[in-house]
Amino acid sequence: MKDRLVSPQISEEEQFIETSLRPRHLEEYIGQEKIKGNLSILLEAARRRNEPVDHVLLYGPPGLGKTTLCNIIAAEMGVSLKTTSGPAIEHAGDLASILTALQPGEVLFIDEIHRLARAVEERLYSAMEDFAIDVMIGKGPGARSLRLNLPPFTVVGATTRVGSLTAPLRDRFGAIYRMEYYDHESLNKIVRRSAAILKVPAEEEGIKEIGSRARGTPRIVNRLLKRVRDYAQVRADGVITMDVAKEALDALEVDELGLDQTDRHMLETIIKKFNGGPVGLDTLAASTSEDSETIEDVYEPYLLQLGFIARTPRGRVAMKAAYEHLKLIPTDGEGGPNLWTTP
Ligand SMILES: Nc1ncnc2c1ncn2[C@@H]1O[C@H](COP(=O)(O)OP(=O)(O)OP(=O)(O)O)[C@@H](O)[C@H]1O
Repeated sequence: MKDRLVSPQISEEEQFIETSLRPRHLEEYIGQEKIKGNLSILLEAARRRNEPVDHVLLYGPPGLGKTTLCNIIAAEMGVSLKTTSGPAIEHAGDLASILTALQPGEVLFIDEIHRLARAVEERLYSAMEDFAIDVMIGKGPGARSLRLNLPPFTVVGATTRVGSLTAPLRDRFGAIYRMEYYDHESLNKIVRRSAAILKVPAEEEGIKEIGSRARGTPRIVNRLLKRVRDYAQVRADGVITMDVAKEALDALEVDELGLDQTDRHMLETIIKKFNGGPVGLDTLAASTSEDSETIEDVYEPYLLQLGFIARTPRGRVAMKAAYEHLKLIPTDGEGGPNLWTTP
């Protein structure tokens, strides 16, 4: 999983590169036009009232730019940013120390906010709503609760699973934005921008080839660019042309829709082992040796978006488009084990 192009995990080296490629201001942020439009109004209104921005929840698959957008919110408001994540705040006391250390107007970014412990989440409600937190002083029968006022601040929450958020937590966010996969035009712009920053010579056709195989995801587009750059330097004269990009991406087994071996394996498993489905998530996970959470959060959203699979109450089903892409022909057999043939 770690080496996969879709992997949400990033190495230290990659983190360094990601930081250098990260847009700093809203106008540099490519795509997500609807969110940008709404967000710029939210920011402008807060600036005019001289108040912190309302709490913002960003949701969508990994690598679409949630962290980047959060950094931009802080930068546009001219305030600093503190970053944490749901699983990192283990106890209510941890939350209290984070919140009481916040400066007025500061942005607190909580990644994976759906993984907050229940007790922590409940404390967060009053902090977000009333800018106050109750802390327990002492232990045992003498323990008492003390209400601490907090300076106004902004929580930006990010999640891949908005459905796992409790309603009270969701309701505390004034703005909820759903991140969309990027279209080819936006991805091409990101490749062009990243190639310029990394000083990689790239021809327009080569840029488009990379953009079209990045499964709508900026993090993946940047990863592909780096891999193609290596290939161009070792196997060609360093320039990313269409041929170089094609050869490099073929060598990585990333197909023209951006699917890699694991995606294809998953689709083939549904089709060949389970007659096209429905197959339950856990069974699919066991049959492909993948983790079910990873399938659900990382691989599946793109396959759903392509219309390659569908979720039904009884499990995942492969759709006609998937058969066509894999060059398998669904047959209307008599319910036998092979409901597919190769042309
Ligand atoms: N709109 C954009 N324009 C240009 N580059 C972008 C954009 N969005 C993201 N990127 C690039 O993609 C990389 C990944 O983005 P980011 O870390 O913000 O994703 P994320 O959604 O927070 O991912 P995760 O949920 O896995 O933390 C960043 O380094 C940044 O360079």
